[in-house]
Amino acid sequence: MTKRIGFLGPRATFTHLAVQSFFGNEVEEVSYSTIPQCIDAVAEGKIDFAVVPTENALEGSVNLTFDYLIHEQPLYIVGEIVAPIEQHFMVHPSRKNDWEKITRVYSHPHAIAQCHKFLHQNFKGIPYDTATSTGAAARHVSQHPDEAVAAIANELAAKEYGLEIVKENIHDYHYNHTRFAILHPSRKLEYTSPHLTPEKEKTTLMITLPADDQSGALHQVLSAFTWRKLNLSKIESRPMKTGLGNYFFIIDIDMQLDDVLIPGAKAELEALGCSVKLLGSYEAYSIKKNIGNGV
Ligand SMILES: O=C(O)C(=O)C[C@]1(C(=O)O)C=C[C@@H](O)C=C1
Repeated sequence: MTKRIGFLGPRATFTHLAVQSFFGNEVEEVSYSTIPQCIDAVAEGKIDFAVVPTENALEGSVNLTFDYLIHEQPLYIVGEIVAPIEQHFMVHPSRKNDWEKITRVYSHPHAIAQCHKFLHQNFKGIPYDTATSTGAAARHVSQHPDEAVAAIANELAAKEYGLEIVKENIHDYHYNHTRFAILHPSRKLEYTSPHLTPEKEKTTLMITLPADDQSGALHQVLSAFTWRKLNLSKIESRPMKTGLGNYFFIIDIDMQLDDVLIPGAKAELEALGCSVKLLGSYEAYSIKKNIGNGV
């Protein structure tokens, strides 16, 4: 049966392009206008997998994704896609000759943040308005030809919504990549990408330190991984939303969940009073060519 894949839409967002690169044409694409709507849909069984952004190399984590997964809708990460990101500045075709006179810029907050230097140098003082995605920003600009507005989005969004790219590659740093998570209520991704081959294996854990704030607790957590030679590729703290100073940690380990080392580290941490939750053990894929200019 054709798989239904939900993503942060509308069409031609970077998330949509990650879906097309990973799943190809043999799936049904279902677009959602927010990350929580997309996550709810897979939790409720309306779609088979949800694909949402989790982290950008220039801007850091997409907090909404982790917060919603941790606090509202527990699901597993069953796969990861890393994609290069190129941001372009686009306007309605009727404004292509006086695009420097635009008075407002729309985009996803991450995309705006990735292009701060460009915006500061070229459009100092004008408002930057956030949209739910780069695709939504491009669609807004195409639907409001009477407004002097521009969008920051990818090349496919310019094609999809009939906009003119007037400045290419406006992201501030050359290395601009975003990580996307494939989410599902059960632990395994029963799907093989027709286009991509896995690059590495990863396990993501959520760790909460003991309530009685012991000195050196984080050091003890890290040493449970170190002496087992478990390589951590990410450690990040997020507020538990239960009080100031209460944080949990999200840790990425560079290997699949095994029978010995990761369960051993988990048992050691639990003996120290930590709580340890598996967020997923999965294969990580990487898209080599720039997405956003057709896949
Ligand atoms: O707005 C989009 O196109 C998205 O897919 C979201 C998103 C993000 O959340 O970071 C994804 C990739 C880019 O970094 C910019 C925006």
